[in-house]
Amino acid sequence: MLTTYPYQALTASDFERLLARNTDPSNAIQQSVIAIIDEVKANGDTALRDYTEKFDGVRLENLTLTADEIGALASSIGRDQQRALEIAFANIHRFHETQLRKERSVETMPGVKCWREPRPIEKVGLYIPGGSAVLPSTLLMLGVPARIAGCKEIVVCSPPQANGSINGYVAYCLHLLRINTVYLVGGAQAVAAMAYGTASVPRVDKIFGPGNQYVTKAKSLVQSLSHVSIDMPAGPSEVLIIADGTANPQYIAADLLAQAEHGADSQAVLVCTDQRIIDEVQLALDTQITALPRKDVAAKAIAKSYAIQCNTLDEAIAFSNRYAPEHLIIQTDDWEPLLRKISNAGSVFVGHLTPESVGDYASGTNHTLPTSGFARSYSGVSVDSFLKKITFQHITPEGLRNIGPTVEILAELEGLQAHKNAVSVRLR
Ligand SMILES: NC(=O)c1ccc[n+]([C@@H]2O[C@H](COP(=O)([O-])OP(=O)(O)OC[C@H]3O[C@@H](n4cnc5c(N)ncnc54)[C@H](O)[C@@H]3O)[C@@H](O)[C@H]2O)c1
Ligand SMILES: N[C@H](CO)Cc1c[nH]c[nH+]1
Ligand SMILES: [Zn+2]
Repeated sequence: MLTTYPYQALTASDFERLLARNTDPSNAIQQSVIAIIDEVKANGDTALRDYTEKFDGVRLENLTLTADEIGALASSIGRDQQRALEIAFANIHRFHETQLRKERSVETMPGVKCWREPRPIEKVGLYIPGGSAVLPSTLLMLGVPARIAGCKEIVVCSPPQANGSINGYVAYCLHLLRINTVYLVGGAQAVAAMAYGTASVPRVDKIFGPGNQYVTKAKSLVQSLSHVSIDMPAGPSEVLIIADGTANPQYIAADLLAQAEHGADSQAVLVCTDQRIIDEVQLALDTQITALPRKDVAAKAIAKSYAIQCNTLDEAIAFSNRYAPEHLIIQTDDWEPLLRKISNAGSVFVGHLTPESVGDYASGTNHTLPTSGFARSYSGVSVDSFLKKITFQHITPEGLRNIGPTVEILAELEGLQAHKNAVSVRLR
């Protein structure tokens, strides 16, 4: 059951409470993640084996799978599943390859030429969640743009299943991506291993991928403690649905539950201008949830979720922009005029026939997206996430005559004589 709040009656403290998610107020998650990072730094593979036994319930001697083992697992899956993964791979590839655009060089003054060239990040680490559900789709979402960018070394970490291996679907995605090793490590320990390196797991330059609160906290900590960078905070899934009287309550309930089933810490928010629709969504949720294998998880997430009743769609957009959802779904007949008003969202799904699950798997857009309000400042994963853009410049004699005197004055006003001299010696 979603608690309903009238938008007009929301106070500043209501906003603060409703906009917050996964805050770790007692710092319990941070404390345990710091301990895990320290342990992995100190004891490497031994710590990885111990944590894998503790959290994933399996004692591993070898933390990797060989190319032959991956190949055997990949060929064990059904043809329909292979084809579905191939279609997802192709669509993600098609959408992402358009992001590799060459920029033009600019002559900012005659003889002063500037340009930018992309270079792949050499060593990247991809975290593929596998705690409550194994997500082969995430491997495609990270591996495809990494391949398009041209990253030389792609390290994949994912928690092992109870049998000490990965599932065949993840193996098939590794095969599609031409990646022939996987490290059987999950959680904060996997993030620490990729940040610092162990005997088995190579250290990388940038860590990508979603995960639970432990994984997300570990990513932000290693970013500040080591030389590794991260894609973004991509934590527990969330969705915000904007709807009016034209929406179908069954579709709304299905979309709310699709994100709720990810985990008890997911959030699913409905912002609607029509109280009748909210009431019908509540009934649809009650019916649909009973048929879900993961109904217990979904029920916990729904219990922490809510509905906002607005008078206008402008109010709904205003709330959504403050919430900055990972996923925004707009279920209204007349959605087009609303698009330009959206300022904060990870990925947007418009119209009645656009479930968020299409973006999770196969439409082509990336499903690794900022959560917990970070859509205010971060974009989802793209080919750009795997590239650095290096700037270049070249000055001709004419260019030096044009720009030199300006630089001399600016260097002088900052009191940096050597900067000025570097120009002056060339102008003499
Ligand atoms: N934002 C996005 O783009 C996006 C995309 C896909 C999935 N997700 C989210 O990713 C998350 C996946 O979570 P998950 O748990 O299923 O898998 P996960 O792989 O992120 O986490 C599993 C690991 O968590 C660690 N762990 C579990 N309990 C722990 C504890 N008490 N202390 C320390 N470590 C512990 C274990 O090492 C375990 O291997 C979900 O919340 C899902 O919503 C987000
Ligand atoms: N909804 C998740 C992103 O928050 C992505 C995902 C993977 N599989 C299913 N869904
Ligand atoms: Zn999902």
